[in-house]
Amino acid sequence: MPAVQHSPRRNDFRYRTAYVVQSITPFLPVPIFFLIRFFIMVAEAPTLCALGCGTMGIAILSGILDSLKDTTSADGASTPDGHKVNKPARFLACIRSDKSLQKLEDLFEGEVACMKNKNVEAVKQSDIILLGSKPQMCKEILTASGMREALEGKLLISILAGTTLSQLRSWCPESTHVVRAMPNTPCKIRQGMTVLVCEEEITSDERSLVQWMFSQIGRAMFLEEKNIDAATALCGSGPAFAAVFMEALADGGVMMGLTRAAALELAAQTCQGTARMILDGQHPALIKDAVSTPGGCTISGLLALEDGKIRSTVARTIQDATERATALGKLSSK
Ligand SMILES: NC(=O)C1=CN([C@@H]2O[C@H](COP(=O)(O)OP(=O)(O)OC[C@H]3O[C@@H](n4cnc5c(N)ncnc54)[C@H](OP(=O)(O)O)[C@@H]3O)[C@@H](O)[C@H]2O)C=CC1
Ligand SMILES: O=C(O)[C@@H]1CCC=N1
Repeated sequence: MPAVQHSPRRNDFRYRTAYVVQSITPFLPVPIFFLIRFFIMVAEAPTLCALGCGTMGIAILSGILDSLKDTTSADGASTPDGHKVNKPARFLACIRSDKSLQKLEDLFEGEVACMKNKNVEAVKQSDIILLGSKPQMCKEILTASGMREALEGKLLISILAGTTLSQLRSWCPESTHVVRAMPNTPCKIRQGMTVLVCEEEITSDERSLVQWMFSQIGRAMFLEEKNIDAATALCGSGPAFAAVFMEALADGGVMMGLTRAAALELAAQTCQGTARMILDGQHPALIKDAVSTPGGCTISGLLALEDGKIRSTVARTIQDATERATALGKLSSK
């Protein structure tokens, strides 16, 4: 069955043909039976459209395409808790400039159909819409002529900072189901972190599908909408904050005579290793204590960090970015 089970696209030619063929397959020779099963699988697989495909659209599509080619993953068609999903098999990307069109065509080499200024046409052809424009553009995109009809019965996944479910709902027909996702750029290398917020109307198939999509390209966590601006600051913006920290570590190494390349590798791998220990369940304070030999160099360095108010600076960074994420939602209604 298609992932978006209530989709009116089930009345499309593709679906009607698949239904007729499915009815006659039990009476056919075995090889033809399997050929037809394959045809049905392809016909029923949903189409995913990145409506606004810049930095994040590219990161998500690249990660998903890589995951579909990954033969090492245990079961590529299930969520981590074992729900089967109907994986997308066709991909579209919408942009509005020639420069971006050229960039996407060079990058995806035919794996994604790239469409310039054809948003309505692309949405009509799709089942899952990944909205990836700037928040300020989304009202214009969703309320464009013909878009309401094109969105009927589709699943809309918005990655926009600040733009709320109720704003998105007000620009979509009732039959469109809406999810907010807050991913980050490491999705491109399948090491992302995505927070998901679903409308109450979401079906369990749709929930499984979004969980599958973002689990293919990193970790996915469901939260309530009241938490998404903080998640935007922490995981959406987080790669920028982490990169600045690692760059500063490397600057220190360079100051003390390391080459830039060596210093950056030491900084990044040290942060990656520490992050993995924390994800494995170790408390950061215990990791810090274990490294700090009494009278040693670590505690000496830690005191210098505390002199620079590292903790309140970092925590206030998240507070500041969260407040800005909330403000971005107000811009999207203008
Ligand atoms: N960057 C990040 O790390 C993260 C960003 N986000 C959110 O993701 C969204 C996108 O961010 P990001 O990828 O950085 O932004 P980009 O500017 O890189 O991408 C936006 C894309 O939208 C396209 N676009 C703009 N207007 C239209 C239109 N009318 N029709 C079709 N396409 C259009 C642009 O096309 P063109 O280039 O042709 O103008 C561009 O490809 C934002 O809402 C942001 O809040 C969320 C998490 C992380
Ligand atoms: O800076 C921004 O607004 C977007 C949202 C999270 C990351 N980038």
